[in-house]
Amino acid sequence: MKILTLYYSATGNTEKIADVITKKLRELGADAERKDITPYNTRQNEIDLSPYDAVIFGFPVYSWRAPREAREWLYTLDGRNMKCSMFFTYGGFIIHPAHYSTQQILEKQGFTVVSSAEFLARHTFNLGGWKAMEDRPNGSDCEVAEEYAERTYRRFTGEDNGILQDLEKTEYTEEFLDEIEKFRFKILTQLPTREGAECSLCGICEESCPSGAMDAETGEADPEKCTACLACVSKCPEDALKINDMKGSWEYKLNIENISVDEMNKKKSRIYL
Ligand SMILES: Cc1cc2nc3c(=O)[nH]c(=O)nc-3n(C[C@H](O)[C@H](O)[C@H](O)COP(=O)(O)O)c2cc1C
Repeated sequence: MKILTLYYSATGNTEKIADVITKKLRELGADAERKDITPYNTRQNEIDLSPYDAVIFGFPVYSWRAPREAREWLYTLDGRNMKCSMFFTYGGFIIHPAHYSTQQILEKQGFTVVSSAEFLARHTFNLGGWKAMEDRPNGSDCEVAEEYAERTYRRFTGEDNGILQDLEKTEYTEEFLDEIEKFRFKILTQLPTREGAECSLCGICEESCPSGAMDAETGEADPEKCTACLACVSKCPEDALKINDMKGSWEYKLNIENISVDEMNKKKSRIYL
């Protein structure tokens, strides 16, 4: 059975889980491949899914959903009744709308979604001073990823005939979630900057930018396109790009999400079948 894992990962967490899943699928006897669809250019040409029997999609959660560019790209795919699964990495806050909203898109595109999973992972904004899920994904998260790969594989092969059922339906509309996305960007993050830093103009920031926002020459991101995924900040080999200091918004974020650090740390990665 040929399985393709397509993943989007600006700072490496989702990629780490995609690696564990791919390795496990191969151990189970699948012909498993993975493809990184994070850089802007990888999503400009249509991806031919016809050689594959099933697909797994892996995304980080951005403002309660899959990243905007990833959602837009999903709408370009033709599912042809193919079986698929999805998984998410997230920094410990609200997650359930991500599963629900992505399932809706995948079904609309003609996929049959057989399972889903969520994995705790270091929050991207720790790069700006937050303290969410610093050491995740850890060994137990990776064990859940292996179990997810195994159970999903059984659904792909038909040994288990089930499809995804135990998802919580979100009460949030897509319009409301669009507002959350804009709100987050206005209050928490500014644009990455390399002001005052040495830079050899290697171009990695521009190549790795998922939204085509970054200009390596000027070191500036287009405010209309930048989603503050921080791929440029985390991939810069010279540590020349920085995000604004976000330490001040950490307590504020815990307050608006009505959660304590202890409660966050107790969360576990989980599988939905
Ligand atoms: C713009 C943005 C928005 C985010 N929104 C959320 C969120 O709503 N809830 C959450 O728990 N984590 C959120 N995160 C954290 C990421 O989901 C988490 O760090 C993820 O593992 C990053 O994956 P990656 O390393 O593969 O890019 C957000 C990160 C970014 C950059």
